[in-house]
Amino acid sequence: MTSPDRPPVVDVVGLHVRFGEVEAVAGVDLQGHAGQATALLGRNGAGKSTTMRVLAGVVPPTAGEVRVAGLDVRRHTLEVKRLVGYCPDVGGLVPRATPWEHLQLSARLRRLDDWEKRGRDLLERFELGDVAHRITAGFSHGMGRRLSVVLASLHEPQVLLLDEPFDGVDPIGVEATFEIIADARSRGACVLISTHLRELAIQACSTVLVMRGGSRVATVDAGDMVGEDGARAYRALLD
Ligand SMILES: Nc1ncnc2c1ncn2[C@@H]1O[C@H](COP(=O)(O)OP(=O)(O)OP(=O)(O)O)[C@@H](O)[C@H]1O
Repeated sequence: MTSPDRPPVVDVVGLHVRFGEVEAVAGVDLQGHAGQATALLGRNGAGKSTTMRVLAGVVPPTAGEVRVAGLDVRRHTLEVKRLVGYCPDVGGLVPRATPWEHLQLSARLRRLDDWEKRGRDLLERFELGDVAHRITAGFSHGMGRRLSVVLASLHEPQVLLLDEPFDGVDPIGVEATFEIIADARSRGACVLISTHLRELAIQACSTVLVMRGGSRVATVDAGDMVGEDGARAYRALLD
């Protein structure tokens, strides 16, 4: 359901992000369309998470134009935060709150009615139903990742941003995440996934954007990254 004729849902032109002396993102262009999933790949420190944080309205761009669903992230930061579904690479969970309380908070922030059935279904899909009322402080890393994906997708966002969603997640959680991505694409959402797991990225995505040193070094079809040839092609882009 990719619609290249329509304006991109995510439109990033010349993005720079600087933290003091560090230029985390150094001129990235990126377009994401409705129904399309794009993987961000690259070595540690390449700028993937920073790019995702800008799209989520969490980190302001230092320079460049960033539009999410037509909204300028600088001017409409709060609207962008409400609109996107964002699974951060780390953090984001309140240790003393239960999964159900996290869902309640997310629903309240977005003024959702009628979210409870979907919330329960999502927890069941990610096998978190039994711990729905247990505080997250004692959760394993993978349980926290799965809950973060549930929270990102509760409101069926137009833009779904998943940063390392598969990290430490078991096969059932990976399958559930694939389903979330497929559902999002079929209802016309734009999905971006940052990961180190190339094989999973190419199963879930149609396009791969490879970053190095804060810049985009290539945008390729996911099919070109498959198998040993794909691994070699990817490896060649990293140095
Ligand atoms: N808040 C911050 N303050 C200072 N430097 C930062 C901050 N956030 C990111 N950086 C730096 O920006 C660069 C890009 O980091 P980023 O987390 O975006 O990379 P990444 O590609 O997601 O890496 P990884 O794969 O390890 O998660 C790194 O050099 C990092 O140290």
